[in-house]
Amino acid sequence: MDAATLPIISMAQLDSAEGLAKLRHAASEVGFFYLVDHGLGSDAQQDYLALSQQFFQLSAAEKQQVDMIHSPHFRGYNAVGNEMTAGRLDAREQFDWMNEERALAPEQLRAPWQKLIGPNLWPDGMPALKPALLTLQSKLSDITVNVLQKLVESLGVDRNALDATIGEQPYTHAKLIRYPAQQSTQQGVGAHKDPGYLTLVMQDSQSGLKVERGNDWVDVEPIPGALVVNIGELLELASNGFLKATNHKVESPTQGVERYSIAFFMAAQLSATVPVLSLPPELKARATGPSIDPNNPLLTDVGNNVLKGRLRSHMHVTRKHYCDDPLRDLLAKNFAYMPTADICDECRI
Ligand SMILES: NC(=[NH2+])NCCC[C@H](N)C(=O)O
Ligand SMILES: O=C(O)CCC(=O)C(=O)O
Ligand SMILES: [Fe+2]
Repeated sequence: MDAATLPIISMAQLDSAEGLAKLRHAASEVGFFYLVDHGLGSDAQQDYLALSQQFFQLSAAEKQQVDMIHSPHFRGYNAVGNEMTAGRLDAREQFDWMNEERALAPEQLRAPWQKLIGPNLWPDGMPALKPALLTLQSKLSDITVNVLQKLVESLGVDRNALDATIGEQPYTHAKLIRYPAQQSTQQGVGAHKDPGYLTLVMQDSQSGLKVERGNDWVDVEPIPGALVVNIGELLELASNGFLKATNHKVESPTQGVERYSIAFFMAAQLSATVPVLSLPPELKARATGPSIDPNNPLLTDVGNNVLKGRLRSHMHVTRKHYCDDPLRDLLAKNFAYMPTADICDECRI
């Protein structure tokens, strides 16, 4: 399948019934589409990708200063070898940032997911990074909230039906990502679903992103200026399975080529519980429930669904900052599928 066969949705056409029908089709049949006319121009995207390249060119010491191991909030830099997906190591380095917040004091913590709240780490060696990325985060957040509302409207539901779960500020998480060239095809990032409501991906000109359709993996070829949008687990839950969070993965580039992308994940507030939308009867009949995967339970409590992804991805951070009784209880209750014996040798979590 080539690029033209993944749907292309124009933000400018979402005021019409045809536009909304096209959006609903893309989101329910494919779960992945290109978004154009979204307001973040190609030049601006090139500038952000260039900034990302500049970050990855910092010295190892400058990147270590913001290494994620220092952050109980899963923010900062991970060198290649510090992320797992589907139980295997990914070949990518990345810089993660989320909402800029203050951490709760230890005595205020009521649940392990509250440790996700906290400040980002910013590199001293590149002062321009923080303001640029916080601006990008706010622009992408506006685009994503807009798409979410249009998507909800396209399901025949009040477009504001999920607004209360988002609150003043949605929970947002973003990554600068670099996939270095490998000798042969490797797992850049393994097959997975994204835990939030919606994801936007900005890609450079290298292919590598693939989406599962039936028994095939379809290439999400870069289209200049287009953002890739995909459905996350919280929308699968909210639509009772009418929308599917589609599995996707990235294959590493080979032969001296590298690939850069920026991924932006938007979820509801971590304290929210995702409701099931009241779909009109014709859609309700096609909503046969969210997928059931014992290796990846979908949780309506947003904090735990987001935390699930973080704990399994960056086990060195989990071991250092989460190895305690509250986590042990949570693992036993919700995350029984995790390879828990691997997390901590000392306390046998
Ligand atoms: N925040 C993300 N969406 N990360 C996607 C990568 C997959 C991640 N390593 C996982 O196991 O879930
Ligand atoms: O790098 C990409 O194109 C996609 C990355 C991705 O799927 C993720 O980080 O969740
Ligand atoms: Fe993803």
